Amino acid sequence: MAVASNSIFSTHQIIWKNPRTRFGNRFSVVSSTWGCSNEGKFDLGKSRFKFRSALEMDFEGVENLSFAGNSNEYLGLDVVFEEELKEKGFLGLRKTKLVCTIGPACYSLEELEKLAIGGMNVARLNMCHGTRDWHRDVMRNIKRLNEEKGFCVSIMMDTEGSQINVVDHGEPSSIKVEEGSVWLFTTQKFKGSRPLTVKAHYEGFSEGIMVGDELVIDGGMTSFVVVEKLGNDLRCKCTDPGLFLPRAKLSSWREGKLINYGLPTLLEKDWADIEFGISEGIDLIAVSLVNDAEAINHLKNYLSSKSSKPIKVLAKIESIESLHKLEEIVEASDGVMVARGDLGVEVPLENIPTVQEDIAHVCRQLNKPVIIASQLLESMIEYPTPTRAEIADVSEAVRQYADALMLSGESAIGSYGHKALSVLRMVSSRMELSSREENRQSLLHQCQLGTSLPDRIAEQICNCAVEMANNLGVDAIFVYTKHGHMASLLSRNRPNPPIFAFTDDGSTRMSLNLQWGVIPVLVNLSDDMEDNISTTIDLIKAKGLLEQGDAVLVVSDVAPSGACTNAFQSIQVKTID
Ligand SMILES: Nc1ncnc2c1ncn2[C@@H]1O[C@H](COP(=O)(O)OP(=O)(O)OP(=O)(O)O)[C@@H](O)[C@H]1O
Ligand SMILES: CC(=O)C(=O)O
Repeated sequence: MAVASNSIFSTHQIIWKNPRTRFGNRFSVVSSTWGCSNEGKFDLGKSRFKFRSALEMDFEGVENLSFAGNSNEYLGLDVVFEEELKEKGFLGLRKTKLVCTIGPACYSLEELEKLAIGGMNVARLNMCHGTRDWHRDVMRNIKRLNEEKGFCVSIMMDTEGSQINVVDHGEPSSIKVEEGSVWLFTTQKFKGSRPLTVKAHYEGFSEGIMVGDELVIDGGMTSFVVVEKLGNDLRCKCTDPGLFLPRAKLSSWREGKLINYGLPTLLEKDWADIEFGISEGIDLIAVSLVNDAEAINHLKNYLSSKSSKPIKVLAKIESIESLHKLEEIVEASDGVMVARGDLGVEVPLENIPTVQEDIAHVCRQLNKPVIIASQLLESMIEYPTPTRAEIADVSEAVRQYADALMLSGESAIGSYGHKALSVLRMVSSRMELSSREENRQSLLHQCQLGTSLPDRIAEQICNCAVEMANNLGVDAIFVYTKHGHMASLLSRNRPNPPIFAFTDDGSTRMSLNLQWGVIPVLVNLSDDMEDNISTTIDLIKAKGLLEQGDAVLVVSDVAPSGACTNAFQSIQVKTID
């Protein structure tokens, strides 16, 4: 038995250990790729942004790791987490999760594997693009990699929605729009492009629009005034010259107020896509153009009757209307995506940072994971290094304790998707370290969530467990969970050590992939909690991840048979011998 001492609500033999000492110079891998010395000070003499070598250095051992365990001692631990833990130690482990949009640049098995090795936790498939056959192949390839290579990459489908605001001039690149030039916005379907003509994707795009209304492209790239209505089409004059990008987003305004179309969130095509997603075993659905909680509740009810496995539903916040109903939407959903691309079409750009912070705050208060999406490293679609401003933006999202960061075009169509992922990985690690040193999580104020006594007990146990874990400097937190609730309550407190969430439910494992600082691990759990604790400690120790003298804080809410559930919620501290 690996466990020597065992104390319930005690501080028995806990010794603070510095991972930089314990793991020697391995810990410095995080900072050395950024030109930092072991002490974390900037060494300006060294070259920065060595992304390729960082990728190779960090994960060169992944190929040699194996996933299989025997039936009695099964341990479903993601090989990438395992390698990262070996390299960087418990405290050095990246806590912020990474989402990659899959597109033409990265859909092959080989490219997907590179992204998985690079730290992709969730693959996003945007149903606006590609055919179902294309998406099926990608989904199956991801599942194959998970099964055969021991990765744990969740699959998130992003619904298309009405595409009400998408317009396209048909050229492959941007077009200049001159002041005073007159353009036709049309629903006619034709191949390629016509001079001064823009195709609207949504047939009813001009409904309710009147002469004199303003059309704004991509939140201000260029603007027009409607000068004539021609059936469904609009003739418009440019009032603010600029650029027209392919697949631009349009918003319509009257006297400074946004014109709302009031369309349903999920259309026929979305329901068919969702059906397809269920049949392919997706883990998460990100719902576009959510305007109220009703759409989320409706989908969740539908999924619970149609899908044999639980699928988590995330609301994309991308309209002014969704901001007005933010709390009810967050409450109804299993998580949120701050879809800054579309949000920036309706919300003035200077407001985006505070809106993002507010959404992240509400999500943490209500204990829902939040993804920060769009344009994080936009310049890397074309260039091999990010701009300084992009690094500052990513760092700010990490400082706000976002659960996950998302790549869009950077991975889907960019030439440097893997480097972009590597940048997210390194910036996250760097900023998390600095937040820990500042002890910023002490600034997090959590509201009480539960109303029932059992819920309040679970919440209090998790709050206290994290405080203990931080004060004692334990190496890891272990939690045993069926549906992931206790793991998410622990994550909400943003503890210093990583949270190993042991579950025997495959869907819980995949959904926990989005939660900050949680390493989901699939194991066989029994009714005997002491047995679960000692078995999992032995399994983690056998992987070489725990060693003599390490301390683990154990939180459990799995009841032994016959016991009242609450009677068995506990915090224990174990030291390893
Ligand atoms: N499956 C795909 N097939 C082809 N191109 C894709 C695919 N997925 C993404 N892309 C490309 O990558 C770019 C970025 O993708 P992303 O889905 O993030 O943005 P988007 O099209 O603006 O949609 P949304 O507004 O829903 O984010 C798209 O503009 C598109 O060109
Ligand atoms: C991701 C997305 O849909 C957006 O930013 O608009």
